[in-house]
Amino acid sequence: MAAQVKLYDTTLRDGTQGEGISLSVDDKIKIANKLDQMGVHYIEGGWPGSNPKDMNFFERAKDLSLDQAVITAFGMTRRPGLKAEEDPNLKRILESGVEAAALVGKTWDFHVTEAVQTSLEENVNMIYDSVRFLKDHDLEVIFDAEHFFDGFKNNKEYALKTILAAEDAGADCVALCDTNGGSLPSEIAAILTEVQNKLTVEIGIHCHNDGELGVANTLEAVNAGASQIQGTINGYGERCGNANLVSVIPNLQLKMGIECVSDEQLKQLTETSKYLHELANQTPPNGQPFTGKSAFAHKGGMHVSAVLKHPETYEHVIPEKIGNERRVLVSELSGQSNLLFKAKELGLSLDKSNPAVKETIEKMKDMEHKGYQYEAAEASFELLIRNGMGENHDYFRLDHFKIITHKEKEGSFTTEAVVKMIIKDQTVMTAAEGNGPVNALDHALRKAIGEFYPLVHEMYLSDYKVRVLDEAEATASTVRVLIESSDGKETWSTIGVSANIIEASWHALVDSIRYYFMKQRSRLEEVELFSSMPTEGVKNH
Ligand SMILES: CC(=O)SCCNC(=O)CCNC(=O)[C@H](O)C(C)(C)COP(=O)(O)OP(=O)(O)OC[C@H]1O[C@@H](n2cnc3c(N)ncnc32)[C@H](O)[C@@H]1OP(=O)(O)O
Ligand SMILES: CC(=O)C(=O)O
Repeated sequence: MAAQVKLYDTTLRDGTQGEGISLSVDDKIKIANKLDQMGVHYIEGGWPGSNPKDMNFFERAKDLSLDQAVITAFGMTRRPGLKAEEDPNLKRILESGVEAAALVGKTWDFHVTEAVQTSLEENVNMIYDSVRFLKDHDLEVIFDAEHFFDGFKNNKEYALKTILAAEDAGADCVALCDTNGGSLPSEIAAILTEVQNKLTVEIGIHCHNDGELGVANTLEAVNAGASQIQGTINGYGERCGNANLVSVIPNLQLKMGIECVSDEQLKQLTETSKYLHELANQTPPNGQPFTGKSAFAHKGGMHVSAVLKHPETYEHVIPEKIGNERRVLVSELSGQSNLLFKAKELGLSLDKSNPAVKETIEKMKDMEHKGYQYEAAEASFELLIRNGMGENHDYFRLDHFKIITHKEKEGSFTTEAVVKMIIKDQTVMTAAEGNGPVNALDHALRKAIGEFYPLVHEMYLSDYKVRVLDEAEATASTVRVLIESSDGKETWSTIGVSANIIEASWHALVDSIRYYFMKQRSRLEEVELFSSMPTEGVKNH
């Protein structure tokens, strides 16, 4: 097993070969800085011979002041029949001003004759000449042995000849690539072990993820002696992506005892992963190992009960070590432990002996049976616990509402809502128009409440989602409405369920306002002391 490894990140090159991933030069510069802070040793910035954007990146990268990372340019061996010094791709690498370059070359005889359509001998010369050319210009050279594992399986003698040519030409590292990502860990280990006996230079590994084995194959290669680890953040890359460094790094460090970044840098892993998802405009998968939102989210009651006693009962590593956090979800699969954890998180003093615990769990399970999903609506759940504990957050009550939608022939829709509420023992009636029934209802409700509690105007709806729960019922089906609200500083989620989409929305809206008022209750109390009460009777607006 390699005692020490170097991390070689190719997010900015192979990562951008992933479908849907495109990074601006500004993004690439930001990411390079982030990778350096994370402790990556090499940052492959792109392919200077490919496009002006990558060339521009290398121009701007000259002004980066990185702690340790070496900016590396990518390219391929010279074209058949050309001299290395005449090859435009190789010339671009020199022009990029980098100190290190990765050169990809063919090692699978099938690719030489069928893809590049040249002779086996010329390909070996292409490798030798290209590596030599860059070495003569004092660059550190990594030879990316493309399709090495497939080549080795097809024609071992030839595959070895190609990497020996790279070594003879002075390559500093030969990175064996599982380009098609189809190898098994056992094959990687066996082939790498054999290659180790033939090469004296450093061996690297570059695995793709087509068999979902990118990470496993990389770790197996390290076990067999590879010390330069190529991969990408979040596993972005061609087809199914590359070995995900976000998983490789903690596995190396926390499981295999190979320190590749400092403990402090390891703690930046979750943030780095999210940062990359953000810049690459990707939705972070909740289930992403190590750094995903759900990586340490416990749902089953049995799990939560044990985790509260000893987290390692259901956690393979300590989440804080990689900057992630433990979460407990509440759902119909919860036991009392989930509720107690949540209560503690919310600063509520509740223990198992309190009958509210059992009652709230039963109520919650009953509601989930009706279609509620509290793990996605933590604000509604907090109100449920607090109500269970006897707190009263009924700042307002509904008497009734009416909604009228009007459409004339080809004209546009208009919608009006009328709401009658009881607030502080007063009856108030308001009407409002809106862009659809839920919007009109929201406006009318706020108008009524705002008269008594102006702070309702500080909050707004930031997201609204509807999910049909029983599609078979078609238009009569039950729907679940999830609302996200915000006051510009915090966001919170609430839920409503009904066969009527307006009623479901109403419940979610009301919970959202109640939750905000509950959070702002000290301010509400202050206002109550100093404000004059509205007059008796029904107020119309
Ligand atoms: C395994 C990997 O991921 S390697 C990285 C792959 N990444 C990319 O391809 C992204 C960047 N690529 C590009 O911008 C372009 O493909 C370029 C600029 C490199 C080449 O563009 P073009 O000259 O138009 O060629 P095109 O892309 O159509 O085909 C690739 C050519 O490179 C040749 N080639 C492929 N590998 C090698 C190699 N290792 N050494 C020399 N030539 C090679 C092919 O035979 C083909 O030549 P041909 O046109 O004579 O058949
Ligand atoms: C070099 C490279 O990206 C590969 O062989 O997959």
